Amino acid sequence: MREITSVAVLTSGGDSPGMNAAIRGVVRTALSYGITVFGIHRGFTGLLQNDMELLSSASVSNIVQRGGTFLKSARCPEFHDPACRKQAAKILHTRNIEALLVIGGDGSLTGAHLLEEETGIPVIGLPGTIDNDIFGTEDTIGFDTAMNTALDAIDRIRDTADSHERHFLVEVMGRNSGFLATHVGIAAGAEMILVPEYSVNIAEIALQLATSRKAGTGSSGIIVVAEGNEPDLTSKIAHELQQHGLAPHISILGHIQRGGRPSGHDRVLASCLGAVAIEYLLAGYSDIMVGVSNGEVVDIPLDDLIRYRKGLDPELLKIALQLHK
Ligand SMILES: Nc1ncnc2c1ncn2[C@@H]1O[C@H](COP(=O)(O)OP(=O)(O)OP(=O)(O)O)[C@@H](O)[C@H]1O
Ligand SMILES: O=P(O)(O)OC[C@H]1O[C@](O)(CO)[C@@H](O)[C@@H]1O
Ligand SMILES: [Mg+2]
Repeated sequence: MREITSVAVLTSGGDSPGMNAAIRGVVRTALSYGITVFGIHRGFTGLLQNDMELLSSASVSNIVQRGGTFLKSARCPEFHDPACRKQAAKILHTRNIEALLVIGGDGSLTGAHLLEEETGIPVIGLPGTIDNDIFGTEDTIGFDTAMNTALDAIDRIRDTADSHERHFLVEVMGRNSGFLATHVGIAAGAEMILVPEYSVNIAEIALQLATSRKAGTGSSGIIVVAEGNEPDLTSKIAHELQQHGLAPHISILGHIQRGGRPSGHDRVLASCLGAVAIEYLLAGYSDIMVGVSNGEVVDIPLDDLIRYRKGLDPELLKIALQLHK
């Protein structure tokens, strides 16, 4: 068993529901082994500013049910610079912090890996993102909640779309990945799902929608669109559909998908991964992420996570499109 007396934890990248439960899992497990825990504010930004607090068991009371992250989160462009990562390691050494736990998305875990690789500070990652786009884990903290938040909104949109016989383009989050859009689309019974991983022919989509409208089988419909990387993508799609005689309304769900009380699923996932992260650290592991594969907790080398991209299952999209017919 590895001897560790002091660790730090931070949340980074976009916040996700369940991050608080993960911090709680880390803190309470570490304290049970007599390990001191520092909570770093605002992700890598706070680390570079030496901005942290000592956490007690009481510090994480009454947070398991809260969305967001009480440690705050940030995107920190400076952390791309190796000199800044060296500075971060110096700050951790000065405080006698022997390991760092990073809760965040693929970007945050890339930063964590580079920190260990370049400075030798042991790091353990926890997958915290609503995007569910991290290689090696089938689930991420916050994905389930975000999916259900989006679904709640789409079910409401469906009622009014149906009453007024309208088509709606509903934009969900996912700049580079369509996991959220695909799952939300299936669960909402969407007529179409558009994701960044696959390009589509808008003329074909318009024809399909117009044909089913004429046939009396689709006077209204929901098209789920992942936001993608292109500015105003959904407006552009709406404009193209207009050229083909449709008049879709747009609803952009935006940041409501990132907030709110974590679902029971996300609370359990986050609590378990928080606890397991400390267990793995004490067992001598580092430069890994704790994740889930086939329903079991697994460790994934951070190197693999950076090297490989998690692919969207084309079968899932196929099923989605078959089911709405
Ligand atoms: N290649 C990298 N090298 C060093 N640090 C990185 C790298 N990529 C990301 N980071 C650090 O992680 C932070 C968060 O990354 P990013 O904005 O990609 O979000 P994320 O962790 O993937 O979460 P999400 O996608 O859910 O918002 C960045 O602002 C930066 O500080
Ligand atoms: O709130 P920000 O920084 O604009 O980030 C938005 C991005 O973050 C995510 O919500 C993931 O955290 C993506 O789905 C989205 O593209
Ligand atoms: Mg990311």
